Amino acid sequence: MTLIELKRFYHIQKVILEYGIDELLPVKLQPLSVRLFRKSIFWLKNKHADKSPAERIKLALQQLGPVFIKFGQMLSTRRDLLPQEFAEQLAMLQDQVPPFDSKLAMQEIESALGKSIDDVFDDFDMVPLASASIAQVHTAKLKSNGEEVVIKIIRPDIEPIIRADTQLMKRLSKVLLKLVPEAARLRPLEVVMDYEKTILDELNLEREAANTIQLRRNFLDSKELYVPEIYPDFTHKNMIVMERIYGIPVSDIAALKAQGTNMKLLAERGVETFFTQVFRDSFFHADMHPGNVFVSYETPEDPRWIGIDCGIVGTLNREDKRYLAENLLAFFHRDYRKVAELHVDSGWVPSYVDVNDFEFAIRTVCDPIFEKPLAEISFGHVLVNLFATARKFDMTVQPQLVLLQKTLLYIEGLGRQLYPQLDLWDTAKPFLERWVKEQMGPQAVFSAVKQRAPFWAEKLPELPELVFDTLTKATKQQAKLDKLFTQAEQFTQNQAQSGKGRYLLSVGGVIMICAAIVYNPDSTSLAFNLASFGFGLTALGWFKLK
Ligand SMILES: Nc1ncnc2c1ncn2[C@@H]1O[C@H](COP(=O)(O)OP(=O)(O)OP(=O)(O)O)[C@@H](O)[C@H]1O
Repeated sequence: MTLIELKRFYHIQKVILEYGIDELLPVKLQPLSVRLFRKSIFWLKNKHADKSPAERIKLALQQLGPVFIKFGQMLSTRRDLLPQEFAEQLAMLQDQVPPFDSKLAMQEIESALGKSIDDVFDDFDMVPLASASIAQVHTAKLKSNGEEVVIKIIRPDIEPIIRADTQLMKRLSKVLLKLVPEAARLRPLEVVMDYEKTILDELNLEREAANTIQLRRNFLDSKELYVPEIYPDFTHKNMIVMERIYGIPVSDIAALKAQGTNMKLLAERGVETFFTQVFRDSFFHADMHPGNVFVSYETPEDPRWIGIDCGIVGTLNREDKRYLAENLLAFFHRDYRKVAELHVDSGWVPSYVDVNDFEFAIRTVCDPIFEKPLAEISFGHVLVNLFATARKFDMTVQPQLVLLQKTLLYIEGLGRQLYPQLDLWDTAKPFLERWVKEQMGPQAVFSAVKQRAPFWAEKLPELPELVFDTLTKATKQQAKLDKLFTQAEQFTQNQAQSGKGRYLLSVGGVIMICAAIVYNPDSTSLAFNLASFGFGLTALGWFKLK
C-alpha cells in the first residue's frame, strides 16, 4: 500500500466509524466491518447518533470525496429501490458539496488561461455558483461580448485521491471475494475498474467540451433538449467556459409543478430525447443524474430539457442498435423464443449454445418481471437480466451496452419521478419499430445507396482515367508475361534437349514464384496464367525425372 492509500484508508475508517455507518451494514457484513474498521480504531465513537441514518450516510459520503459522492449520486436516482428519505438525502450530493477556497480556484483559472481573470472576464463571482464532486463552478461575463458564462474548474489535487480510493476499493473487493464468495456474482472488481475509468475520464474537461459541442450540434434545432454553448478558446484540461443556463432543476418537482409544467410531456420528452440520441445519433449523454438536468420553458405546456455535464457519453454502432431494438421489441411482445433465436442466429452467443436452453433461461428471469403491467416495467432491469443471462451463455456484453443500460436506469428513474404513470414502452416503441423498419425495408437499400452516392459522385469524373490506367497496366503486364513465356519456352526447349527433368522442375518453381510476385488482386488472370504454366512445367519435369 502506498502512503496516500494508507492515509485514505485511515480517513475512510474514521469517517465510517464517526458516522456510525458500520452499524447500518447488513448483519452478514458486520464481522467484515469489525475486522476492517472497528478493530484497529476501536476508540472512535459514532458522533452523529442524533442524526437519521440517511443523513449520516449522505454526510459520510460527502466527507469521503468524489469517488463516494458519485456513488451516492448514482444511488439517488434509484427512487424505486431506496426509501424516500435516503433518496432525498443522497440527491443533495448532486451539487451541494462543500466548496474549495475560491482563491485557489482563481489561481487555477489564471494559470490555465495564462493571464489574469480580469483580462478575460468581468464580474467574476468569488462565491461559487455550485460546488460538485469533481469541479467547482463560478459565474462571470465574457469581456469580449458581455455574455453570461460559467467557469468550471477541476478541484485541485483530486486525481491522487481518486486513484488511491479506487485502488483501495479494488483491494476491498478482493477481501470481500475471499470472505463472501457469493459476492462473485456481483463482479465487484470489474465494477470498480469500470467505475475508475469513468471517473478518471471525467477529470479531462477537454473531453467534456468536445462531447458538449457534439451533443449541442445534434440538438441545435430541437425544441425538446437544449445544450449550452462552449467557448473552445478557453477550454483546458482542467477548465471549461460555457454559456450560463437558467432553469429549474429537474429534481425540484415542487417548483416544476408550481410553474404548471405539463409533467407527462416533460417525462415523455426525456425518454424521447434519450432514444433520439441512441437511435438517430448513436451518441448519448451517459450521466443524466438530476444534478445535470434542468428544465426551461417557452410555456409551461412546452417544457424543454437542458442537459449539462457531458463528461460521460456513450457511442453505439449499428450492430449495438440492432441488438437493442430487436431484443426490446421481442421483449415487448414477450417473445422469449425470438430473443433466444436472435442471440443464436446473429452469433451474439456462440453457435454451440442451445436455443431451447437459452430461451428457458431468459424466460426464467424475465417472466416474473413481465407479470407487472407494462407501464411499471423497467427497461433497465430487463436489460440487466438479459445481459446477466447472456453472460452465462458466454456472450461478451459490450461495455457501451452496459453504459446504455445504466443510463436507461437513470432516465427511467427521472421519468417516473416526474410522472409516476409514465409508460416507457409506449414512448419508446415507435422509436424501436421505426429503426428496425428503416434498417430492413426498401428504405434501408435506398439509404445505403444514398449514403454511398457522394462517394460515387466523387469518383465518376475519375472513371475514364481509372479505366485507362487499368488497361495500360494490364497491357504492360501482358507484355511482361509474353516475354516470360518466350524465355521460358526457349529455356525448356534447351533443357528438354539435354533431357534434364530437374531443370524443368526448377524453372516451373521459378515461374510459380513469379506468379506470386506479379499477383494483383484487381487483375488475377496474369498471375493465374503464369502459375498454371509454372505448374505445367513442374509436372513435366517431375515425369521426366521419373
Ligand atoms: N452552464 C451552466 N449554467 C448554469 N449552471 C451550471 C452550468 N454548468 C454547471 N452549472 C451548475 O454547476 C453544478 C455542477 O456542475 P457539473 O455537474 O458540470 O459539475 P461536476 O463536478 O461535473 O458535477 P458532478 O458531481 O455531476 O460530476 C450544476 O449542478 C449546476 O448547478
